[in-house]
Amino acid sequence: MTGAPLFERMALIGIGLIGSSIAQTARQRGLVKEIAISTRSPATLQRAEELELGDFYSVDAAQAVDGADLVILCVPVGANEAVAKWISPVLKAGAILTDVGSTKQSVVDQVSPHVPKGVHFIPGHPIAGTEQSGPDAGFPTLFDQRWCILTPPKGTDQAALEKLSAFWQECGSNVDLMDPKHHDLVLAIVSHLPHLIAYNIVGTADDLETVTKSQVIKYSASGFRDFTRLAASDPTMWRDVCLNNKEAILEMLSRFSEDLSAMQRAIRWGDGDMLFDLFTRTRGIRRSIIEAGQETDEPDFGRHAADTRQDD
Ligand SMILES: NC(=O)C1=CN([C@@H]2O[C@H](COP(=O)(O)OP(=O)(O)OC[C@H]3O[C@@H](n4cnc5c(N)ncnc54)[C@H](O)[C@@H]3O)[C@@H](O)[C@H]2O)C=CC1
Ligand SMILES: O=C(O)C(=O)Cc1ccc(O)cc1
Repeated sequence: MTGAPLFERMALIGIGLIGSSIAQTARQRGLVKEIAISTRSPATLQRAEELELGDFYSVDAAQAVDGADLVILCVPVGANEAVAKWISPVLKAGAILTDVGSTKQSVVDQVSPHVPKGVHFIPGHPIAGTEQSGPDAGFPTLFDQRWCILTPPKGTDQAALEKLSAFWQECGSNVDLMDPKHHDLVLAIVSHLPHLIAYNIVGTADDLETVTKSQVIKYSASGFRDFTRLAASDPTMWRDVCLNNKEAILEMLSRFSEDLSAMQRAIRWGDGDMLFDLFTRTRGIRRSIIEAGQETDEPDFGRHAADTRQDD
């Protein structure tokens, strides 16, 4: 970005993979003048300071938010309501309040009641991430050529929406607007269900009595390895996603179970045509994703291999 910064003071509440990536991107591209960081755990805050992610650090979210014209909640979705309550008294009139949570209707329900008049609340979700967590996991190109979905409530101030969209575009993302419920349905199938399937298949492999753990590790083919990457994702974050997108996830899980039963029946009765037709149809989806430029056909052998997980 060559012009003036879009915001004077950006406050990031939560400084894990996403908060850290936003801080690094905004700093490198000159999107904000000052970055204030708050997170619950003093050890994580100290690490953020060591990494020089911001200009101001506090475990008190209200102190970080004071005077900010852009506030981004980067905490697990189950923590949004408590944080919103905490910062509500110091949110400045005219400020933009947004989030990055993987679920959206729950954020609307839990945060909106605490947003003071004159503050522009526009929920958001960058569709970009990895299985890593903590401030060390962040990197400044995470949002390049990705989508960021914003779910502006009815009557959202157009100038605020344009400013937040410009911020995400400068972070490298394409911005789409969506209704929060629809967002939750779409993400349930393209993101939440794949993670649950991964947690389940890796759990099943771990529970087997006749195949040892060392055999699972030794002979894991790349398909199983891909599942282990997803199943290594942050437990707090994914617990919160499950609890906060319950309806859509249960709907997708029940459709998934029905389809799995049909596949089970086809295998039992030797219905090769059914299996062949299904596998042909699904191969087409992969081709469409590659044609849309969202994926390469190259195998991804652990692009983010270093485990930088950080507990707090
Ligand atoms: N990990 C991913 O790939 C993606 C995650 N998201 C969403 O972004 C949000 C953050 O995820 P990550 O950065 O991956 O998580 P993370 O686990 O790396 O970081 C979470 C941060 O929130 C802080 N935190 C937790 N509870 C808090 C509380 N009550 N008050 C203040 N700080 C608190 C933690 O100390 C940590 O700094 C989540 O809502 C997640 O759904 C969105 C897109 C991708
Ligand atoms: O690591 C992966 O493959 C992901 O799918 C990352 C991810 C996780 C959660 C989101 O809400 C968005 C992206």
